[in-house]
Amino acid sequence: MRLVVVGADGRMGRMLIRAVAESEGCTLSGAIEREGSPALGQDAGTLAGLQPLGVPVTDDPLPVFAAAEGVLDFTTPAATTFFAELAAQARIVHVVGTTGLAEADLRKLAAAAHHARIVRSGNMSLGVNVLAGLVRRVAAALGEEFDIEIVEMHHRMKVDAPSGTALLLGEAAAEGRGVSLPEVRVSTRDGHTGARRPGDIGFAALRGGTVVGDHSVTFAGPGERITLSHHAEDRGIFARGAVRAAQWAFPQAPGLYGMTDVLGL
Ligand SMILES: NC(=O)C1=CN([C@@H]2O[C@H](COP(=O)(O)OP(=O)(O)OC[C@H]3O[C@@H](n4cnc5c(N)ncnc54)[C@H](OP(=O)(O)O)[C@@H]3O)[C@@H](O)[C@H]2O)C=CC1
Ligand SMILES: O=C(O)C1=N[C@H](C(=O)O)C[C@H](O)C1
Repeated sequence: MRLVVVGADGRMGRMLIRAVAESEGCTLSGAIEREGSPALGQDAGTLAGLQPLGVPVTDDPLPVFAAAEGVLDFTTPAATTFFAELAAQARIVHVVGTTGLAEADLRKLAAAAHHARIVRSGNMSLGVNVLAGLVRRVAAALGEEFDIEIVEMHHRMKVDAPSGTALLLGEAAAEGRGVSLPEVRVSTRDGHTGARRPGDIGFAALRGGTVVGDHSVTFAGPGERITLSHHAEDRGIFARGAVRAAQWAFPQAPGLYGMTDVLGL
């Protein structure tokens, strides 16, 4: 499968280039960065710490998308909605790892999915998607006397909060409880907040250092507590998940899919 990496010089972009180069049946057919990026013109392999791959980084996605079968996109919400339109026009697979998307961005992706095969997930790792299934089951089993709190920690450069993974886990908990997350979500607490409202799902975000991604979901009940956790140690888990998602989506019909579809969970 011929794959393009957009945001090629990012933390995930470089990891994705390596994952494509190491995946059987895949070749890197293009690498895109934003206009003015110092990575423009460099070889994508060299950028990712590999031998040269003969793929120069460019800021012109049109010819690159036209020659590709899929695009791996871990960039920014503005870039992702732009690339979604181009991927739909080129009728290629679009794997979206970008987090922090607003409702309006999600509507644009849903529109693009009329023509494109899009796989979007706040976390492309096997471990987190298995964890989400466990969270759903525990939330369904325990009921409202167990308060749900989700804590995440990421590196100091992360720009969105709560993380996409925390929201994915919150959605799983809400689904298990049969409620809608926006109605019970509490993402900020400061000052005299009053007592916790029964049924709320709380989020706390820590930022610092080089943490790849830590998440825990605590169910705090009367006299006992359960905590389910995931610790990402290497961004390769997300990149390999993204390549797997592209390969899975290739023979599918246009639509918007998630990692649970890809992994058959
Ligand atoms: N779903 C998942 O499994 C995971 C999701 N993520 C998410 O992926 C996203 C990226 O994370 P990360 O790699 O750490 O961030 P980085 O900031 O390191 O990488 C983003 C890259 O995209 C580039 N970029 C921005 N705008 C454009 C554009 N218009 N065209 C081409 N390239 C562009 C940036 O360039 P420049 O810096 O020069 O602006 C940068 O190189 C985040 O939303 C993060 O939360 C991360 C890990 C796993
Ligand atoms: O920005 C990151 O680094 C990560 N972002 C994703 C998220 O928002 O959950 C996935 C992972 O935790 C790393």
